[in-house]
Amino acid sequence: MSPFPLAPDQPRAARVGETAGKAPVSTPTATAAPSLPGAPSADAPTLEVRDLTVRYGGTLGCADVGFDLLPGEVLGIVGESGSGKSTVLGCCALDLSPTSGVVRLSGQDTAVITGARRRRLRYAGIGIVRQASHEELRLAVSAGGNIAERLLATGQRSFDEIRDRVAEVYREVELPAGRMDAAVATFSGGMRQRVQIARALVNEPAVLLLDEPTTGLDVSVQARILDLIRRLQRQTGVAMVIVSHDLAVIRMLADRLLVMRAGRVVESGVTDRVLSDPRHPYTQLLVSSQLES
Ligand SMILES: Nc1ncnc2c1ncn2[C@@H]1O[C@H](COP(=O)(O)OP(=O)(O)OP(=O)(O)O)[C@@H](O)[C@H]1O
Repeated sequence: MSPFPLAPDQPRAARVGETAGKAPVSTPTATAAPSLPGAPSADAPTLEVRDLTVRYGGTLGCADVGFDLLPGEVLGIVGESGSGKSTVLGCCALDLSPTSGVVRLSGQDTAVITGARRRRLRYAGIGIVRQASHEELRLAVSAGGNIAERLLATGQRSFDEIRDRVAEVYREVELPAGRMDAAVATFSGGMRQRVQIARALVNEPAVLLLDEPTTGLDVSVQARILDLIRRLQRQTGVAMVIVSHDLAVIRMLADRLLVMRAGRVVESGVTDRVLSDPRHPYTQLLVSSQLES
């Protein structure tokens, strides 16, 4: 029995974007030996993306995207609307299957993992925070229930352990203690993002994917959520990919950066370098337009 009221349908699937890390500009190791599931070596990439191409019928989603995300790194992905950020994140989240290319999570080629193992990998290995909280949370279900759902999805059954773990992450995201059993529908936008963050981290995933996590929030709420994400990332050491159109968000969180345009990566590198000395004309335009606004 669940310690929280859960709706009868299955846990929601997630959608995400792409990565950037703090290491030097990516030096992919396409032949890196795969790690054992759940036991990657300390310096093996948490996430490896190689030659990723997605076509939606005749429309190109992304083309030839590649990067490594090392343990503890934070990769940012920026680009105009339609540049392919969400498509890349969707492949990392196992929501989308690439037309060609490879996505490896903790050394495992995600294309060959199917059925129950794939669902388990998605819930145990990947945490997701989306801009639209209703895409990840069930609003009629309590905050605690939404968080507990991911523990149940990975086979945890002990009422006491689930309750304790949910209470722990709930505290970590600084939500009011008395609201854990309240429906998420009664929560503000900022509180819903905190529930999403708690839900995403409850299984201690290898990678946290964030798709515009603060877009649409008030500036002060946005700042507090970004502080929380930064603190939790440092505290847990989770590798992270964040998609944002806001270069200030990327500058604050990302060690490395990919700049995408029309489905392709046009520039990548350490965030400070890319933003202070952009080399591609499109990056220069992006940086100068945000400086002016
Ligand atoms: N389900 C789909 N069916 C057809 N085309 C799609 C689909 N999803 C995305 N596309 C197309 O793929 C390209 C990349 O879209 P994507 O959503 O990945 O870009 P994005 O950079 O995330 O944009 P945004 O910032 O607006 O979310 C666009 O041309 C888009 O129209």
